[in-house]
Amino acid sequence: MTTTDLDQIGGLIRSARKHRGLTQTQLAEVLGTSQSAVHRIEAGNQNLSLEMVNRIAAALDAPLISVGQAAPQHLRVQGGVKLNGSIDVRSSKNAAVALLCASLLNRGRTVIRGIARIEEVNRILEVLTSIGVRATWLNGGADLELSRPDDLDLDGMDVEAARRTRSVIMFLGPLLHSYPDFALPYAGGCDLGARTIEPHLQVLRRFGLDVVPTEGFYRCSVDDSVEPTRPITLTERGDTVTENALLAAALSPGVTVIRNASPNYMVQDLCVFLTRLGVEIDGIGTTTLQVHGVAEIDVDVEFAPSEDPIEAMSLLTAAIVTGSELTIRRVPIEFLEIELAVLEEMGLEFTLGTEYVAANAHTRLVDLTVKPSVLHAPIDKIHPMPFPGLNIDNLPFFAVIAATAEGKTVIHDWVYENRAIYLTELNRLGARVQLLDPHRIIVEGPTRWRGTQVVCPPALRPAVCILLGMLGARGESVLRDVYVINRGYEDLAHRLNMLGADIEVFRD
Ligand SMILES: CC(=O)N[C@H]1[C@@H](OP(=O)(O)OP(=O)(O)OC[C@H]2O[C@@H](n3ccc(=O)[nH]c3=O)[C@H](O)[C@@H]2O)O[C@H](CO)[C@@H](O)[C@@H]1O
Ligand SMILES: C=C(OP(=O)(O)O)C(=O)O
Repeated sequence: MTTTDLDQIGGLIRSARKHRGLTQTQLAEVLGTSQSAVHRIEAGNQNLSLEMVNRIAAALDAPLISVGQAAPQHLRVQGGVKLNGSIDVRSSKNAAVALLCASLLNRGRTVIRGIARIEEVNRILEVLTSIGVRATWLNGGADLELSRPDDLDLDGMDVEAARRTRSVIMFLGPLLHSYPDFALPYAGGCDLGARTIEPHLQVLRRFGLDVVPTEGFYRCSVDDSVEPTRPITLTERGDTVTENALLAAALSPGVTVIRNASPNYMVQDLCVFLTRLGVEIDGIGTTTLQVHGVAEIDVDVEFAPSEDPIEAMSLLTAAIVTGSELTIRRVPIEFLEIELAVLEEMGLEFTLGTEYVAANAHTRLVDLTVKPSVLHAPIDKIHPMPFPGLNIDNLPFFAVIAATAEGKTVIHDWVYENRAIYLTELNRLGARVQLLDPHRIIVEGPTRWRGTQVVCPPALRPAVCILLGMLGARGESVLRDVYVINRGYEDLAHRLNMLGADIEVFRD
């Protein structure tokens, strides 16, 4: 094993041990070794046999490495159990993927502190390392160091990994400054129906990028004499399209004005990161961004992306569906205000602590305590809007919440073609969700949740909603093939178990 492998495995062992709530000494006892040996293993300073890795994996009940394709992971939930205590919100998937792509702009060393350890990050990392980026886990796997070579090996790209994530389209912005011709595989990700990349191409055309879709690949060519000469107005206020525009503008000397920009959380994180790279940006958090591009970025930078509002919403829903009092710490409140206002109207009782600042020195955080409450359906339909509106990724959780509330709630997802449809799977757990059309559901509550077996739908948030329904259902449920959940949540089952849930992770 290489030093990097040892370092990575050490990091995985450390985080799995912490998630089990074990000290190094306790783990050492189970393994029949010393605390100092566990310390060396976690620091990546100890050679490990496969036999030892397997023993540690068994002791921690965590698959640490897998050879070949790992068998699908499933969850067995004993539901109807109240949760209690407090839990920290982890950093977001969506900022993580933007920052990973943004690291390509930097010739210096990029350290991303506290990056979410999720499958989506793993896929982008596989793509980055396949093209020559050096990635090293630091501090027991908590932080990630990236450094790119001068020349990327684009032909060596791990196409299979690239196709499993949509975020790879954010390579376009960084790459167009270095390569006159390149190819990128078609973007994948959750199956939420057709998701256009046309707005990305409209923006990047202004930087000289021409894209021809061919069999499975976007063939890209760049005319480097083309720079935006007037403000760029996005036709959609999308998150990743705004990020692609920022990534292209960062290395485009002069001022690029982006109008109808998304001011959403991941975009704000990316903006703050770019300013740390020396790219001045006016208007962060607004819909007009002015980017003062630079000719070259060569900075050793450290950055900690902020906490995930969607994870905060998921945990809040876990408290509601189990009727529990739960404190959710480190909630990025700017991105949950409308959700909380709607929930307050539905009768949710909660308290908010004093605000403090996230490690990115920008995002406002609070600790939120959710109290057991009797909820009723809201009078008006619930629908998402680009930020500052109710977040589209938080909308599915309202189906679970509406199912616990008295009365009928209309939920209107105008954004995605398929996502509302998957929410009808909640009916298998006893909910009454009726599909009015592909974009609208009506949910009638309250629900007597009952345990059952469900295969995860191919969409992250609906899959988590089903898991949350299972937490509320008395008896045993099984959720099969949870890759899609692991795509966006770090060790969710074990973290819920720390709050008193009873979820077993297993493979066939
Ligand atoms: C990695 C990442 O950050 N992913 C997020 C990002 O994806 P991403 O930015 O890729 O989202 P898309 O560009 O696919 O937009 C989502 C859908 O909304 C539509 N649309 C969007 C904006 C708009 O003003 N009008 C409009 O119609 C798009 O056509 C598309 O159908 O934003 C989505 C919408 O917030 C979130 O669900 C994703 O979690
Ligand atoms: C739709 C989502 O993400 P992605 O853009 O990664 O598919 C999501 O996070 O729910």
